[in-house]
Parts: sequence; C-alpha cells; structure tokens
Amino acid sequence: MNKTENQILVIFGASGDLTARKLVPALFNLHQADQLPDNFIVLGASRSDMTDSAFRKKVVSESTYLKGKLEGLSDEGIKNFANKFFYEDLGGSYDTDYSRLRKRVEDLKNKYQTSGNIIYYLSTPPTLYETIAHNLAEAGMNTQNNGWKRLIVEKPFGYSLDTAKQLNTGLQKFFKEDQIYRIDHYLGKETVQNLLITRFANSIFEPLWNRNYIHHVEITNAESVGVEKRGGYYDTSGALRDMFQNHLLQIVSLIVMEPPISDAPEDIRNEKVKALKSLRVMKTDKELFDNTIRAQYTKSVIDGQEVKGYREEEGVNKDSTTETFAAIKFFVDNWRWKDTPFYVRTAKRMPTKATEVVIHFKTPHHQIFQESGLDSKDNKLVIRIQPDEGILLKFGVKVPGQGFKVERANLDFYYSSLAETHVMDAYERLLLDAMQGDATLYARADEVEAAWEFVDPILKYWSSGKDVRMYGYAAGVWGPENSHELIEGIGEWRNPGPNLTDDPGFCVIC
Ligand SMILES: NC(=O)C1=CN([C@@H]2O[C@H](COP(=O)(O)OP(=O)(O)OC[C@H]3O[C@@H](n4cnc5c(N)ncnc54)[C@H](OP(=O)(O)O)[C@@H]3O)[C@@H](O)[C@H]2O)C=CC1
Ligand SMILES: O=C1O[C@H](COP(=O)(O)O)[C@@H](O)[C@H](O)[C@H]1O
Repeated sequence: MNKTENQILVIFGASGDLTARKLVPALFNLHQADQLPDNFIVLGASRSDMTDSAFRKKVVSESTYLKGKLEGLSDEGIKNFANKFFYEDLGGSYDTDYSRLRKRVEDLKNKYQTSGNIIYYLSTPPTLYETIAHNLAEAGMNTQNNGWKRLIVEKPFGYSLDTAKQLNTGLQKFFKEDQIYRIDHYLGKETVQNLLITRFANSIFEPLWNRNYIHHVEITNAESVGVEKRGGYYDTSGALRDMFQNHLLQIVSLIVMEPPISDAPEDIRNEKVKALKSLRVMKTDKELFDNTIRAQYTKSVIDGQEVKGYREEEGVNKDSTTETFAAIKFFVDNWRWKDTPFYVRTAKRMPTKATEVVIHFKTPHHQIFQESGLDSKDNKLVIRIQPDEGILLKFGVKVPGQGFKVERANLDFYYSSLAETHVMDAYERLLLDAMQGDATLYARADEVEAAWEFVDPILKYWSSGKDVRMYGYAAGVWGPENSHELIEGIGEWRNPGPNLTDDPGFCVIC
C-alpha cells in the first residue's frame, strides 16, 4: 500500500450535490479511520459567494449521512473535521484567471504545511472540465516541480465517442494521462473489485471461465427509484449513457478480461482495454434491432402510492424519447468467449434495487440422471454487487433415498459475515487511492473510448428514428414484457430479490 502524503484537495463545484452527498461523507469516514494525512486540507472552489465558516456549516449540515454520524461526536470532534475545510469563490465564473486561487492555495500550503501535492476534483457540470484544466495550467497550477498534481474527473466522460475523444484530448493538453483520474464509482465497490479476486486468486473458477463451460452471462442493474431530482440531467443522458457505458461496461470488462500479469495498475488496465475492444460492435440495423431494447417507465401505483411516469417527472420533456430501461445482448469476439451471449440490462423504477452478475453454466454434456429435472438453468454463480453483497453458487445434490433424484442447493458467502472488516464506501476507497497515487480503479482514456466505440452505434441507431420501438413499463415491474424476446431461446431474465438467496421470479409483470 502506498503512503498517503500530505496534500490539499481542491474541489471545483464544491457547493453542489455530489460534494455534499458523496465527497464529504467519504472524507469524514477517512478522517474517522485516521486515514487522512497529518497535514491535509480541503479547499472548496465554486462561483457561490461563501466564507470558510459558511462552507464549514454547509459541510456538516447538508449531508444526511453525516448527521447520523456526527450525533455521536463531541463539538471538539466535529470542529476537528470541519476545520479542515476552506472555501474560495471564483468570482462568478470558472473561466477566469486563477491567480487568486493559486495565491490562496500557496497561503494554505504554507500555513498548514501540506506540501505542494494537490488533487483537483472536478465536480462541476462536465462542460467546464476543459475550461478548468486550461485555467489551472494558465496559472501554472499543473506543474509538478514542487509536489505532484492530480486531476479527478467525474462522469460523464463525454456524451458520445467523438465528445469523449475531445474531452480526453482537451484534458491531456494540460495534464499528463498519469495525472488524470477518471472516477467510476462502481470500481470503488468491494464486490466489483472482488471479481478480480474471485477469478484470479482461486483456481476453481478460472478453468471454467470460458465458452466451453459458460452458457451465457447475465448482468442486471435494477434501481427502484426513478430519476428523483435529476430529471433535467437524466433526460439528456438516459440509461445507456448513465449506467451502461461506464459502470456496467466496467463490470463486463472485469468478467471478460484475460489474467493480467500482475496487480500493477497498468497491467490490469491493459487487459480491461483489450476486453472492451473485443466486444463485437453492432454495425447493421438488423443487428441493432435484434439485440437492443429500450423503454420508459409509466405512471403506476407502488405500495399504495401513486408514482409518476418518466415523462411527468420534473425536468423531463413531455415528449421525451430518453430510455429509463435498456437491455443489450452482445458477443465478445475473442478466443475465450466466441459465441457466448452476454445479456445486460439496467433500469430505473424496477421492483427492487439490486445489481448482480449471473454466470450460467452449461448443462453437463452427457446427462446421466435423466429424471433429475435439472437443466442448464441450475448451475449458476451469482455475484451479488449490491445490496446484500455476496456470492452464491447454485448446484445439484442428491436427494437422500433410493435412486438418483437431484435437488438444487446453494453455497453462499455474505460480505456481512466479515463482521470485523469495515467495508469502505466506493468514494471513500477511490479518494484514498487517488491520494495515494493508485490509479488501478480509475478509468484510462483508451478504456473510456473503447466503451464508447461499443455504445455509440446503439445510441445513433436509437436516435436515427429507424427503430421506433420505445416500450413502456409500469413503474415497479421488471421492464417491458418484450424484454424477454432478447433472451428467448437461451433462458429467462433472472429477476433478483432484495436478498442474495431470495428465489427470483422469472416473469416480467410480477
Ligand atoms: N450528484 C451525483 O450523484 C453524481 C454526480 N456526478 C457528476 O458530478 C458532477 C457534479 O455533480 P453534482 O454535484 O450533482 O452537480 P450540481 O448541479 O449540484 O453542480 C455542482 C456545482 O457546479 C457549479 N456549477 C457551475 N456551473 C454550473 C451550471 N451551469 N449549472 C449548475 N451548476 C454549475 C455549481 O456551483 P456554483 O454555482 O457555486 O459554481 C454547483 O453547485 C457532474 O459532472 C455530475 O455529472 C456523477 C455521479 C453522481
Ligand atoms: O452513476 C450513477 O449511479 C447511480 C447508481 O449508483 P449505485 O451505487 O446506487 O448503484 C444512479 O442512480 C445514477 O443515475 C447514476 O448517475
């Protein structure tokens, strides 16, 4: 593990939602776990006019998560944390001369002996990323002659392949690639990282991890919430950009990749890029029609409460064609995965919140126990990303008694059973990694572009008007009925329950 050196964290857009909901709680946990460096401060930078003390008040009062935690702390303890926060307003615009900001950073550095190590966290609308990088460089704040400088960039990394490339080129004009940390909070999840351990630290799974033994791979990312207060943003994004291009393709890359030669960041990232480049890009309208499905949730009643349809949500266009459900079938063109179908779906307003990867194994090639009633659906490895994180292996066992009747059985592991271990929140883990200069769990430019190469044709096809299918599904069900068409002949979608071992349903309207 690298050492966490003294440093300053400068957050651009510090008056916003992400800072309050994710960054401050992550910093608080690191503070409580004594994992922040001895000399460490946070400098918020935004257009809003605020004093240090107003920012500190905001920091401790805005996060509902923090409130619960702060209740157990003395005033001294709260102050101890809050006093690490400072604020500098940028004079009304991010596109301005940063010499005042530079002076403030210098003063704080000298006063608090933080050294010249600085992380710049871009938590503003993405249209400002390049502007901020440019202005930091103009003010000489990107130079590394008196301490390292790192730039953390929030998603979305572009809106399409072209804009992602433009963003990468734009940022790389001012910061070297090894200074740029593109955050994808799914990579900060323990269960996502555990995909590497499951595959490469055990000898029992990897020999089976290929087309010879795996029938198909299924990933479900279900959220029970709708678009909440982010309708304006979501309507310009949609499920494919919001979840699939980044988080879910990151998971796919960890399932598909070849073993890296070591756990060094570049060895792992090189293999992930190769994996993403091997996804078969859909080219023809027929392929795109046959292998993609999109839908929007419509109004419904859930647990006796009326729930708005997507087009009625605040900030959403009344005629919106933005998808809140996306299901994609694809193949991976390489030696390991030839002809093995992958099914990935993501959606808002589903019956439960659950993300899981299901590896469906093939039926034994010679069926000896004809009357077992078991088939290809019965050997599965379920890797539960969240919630009730864990792993479930489903297999057949003999029913005691005469003959050879086979019954389904489970072997399970729950993260909650590691009671002694504090499972870090994703942002907590990722922030600490960036502070220590470990980019393993951050996305590299070519990785992001490879993901866009795959997604771009789907988005273009959907917006071309050639595929007029935009299904509806009542909020609170497992997506549109037609989504089974994608997986028909191969199996059925496995609809996860709130808990790992809940027996899932396979129907859509349930
Ligand atoms: N919130 C979340 O859960 C997630 C957010 N992200 C990404 O993180 C970044 C920040 O998100 P979030 O904090 O939610 O965003 P907010 O809309 O809350 O904006 C953050 C801050 O950016 C500043 N800002 C500058 N120009 C504008 C503008 N034109 N419109 C709105 N705000 C502006 C504002 O501060 P001021 O006016 O003081 O300058 C605002 O407080 C975005 O890129 C988002 O995509 C990624 C994943 C999840
Ligand atoms: O990045 C995003 O992720 C959240 C889901 O994150 P999770 O950790 O709760 O699974 C999603 O709600 C949001 O729309 C998206 O922007």
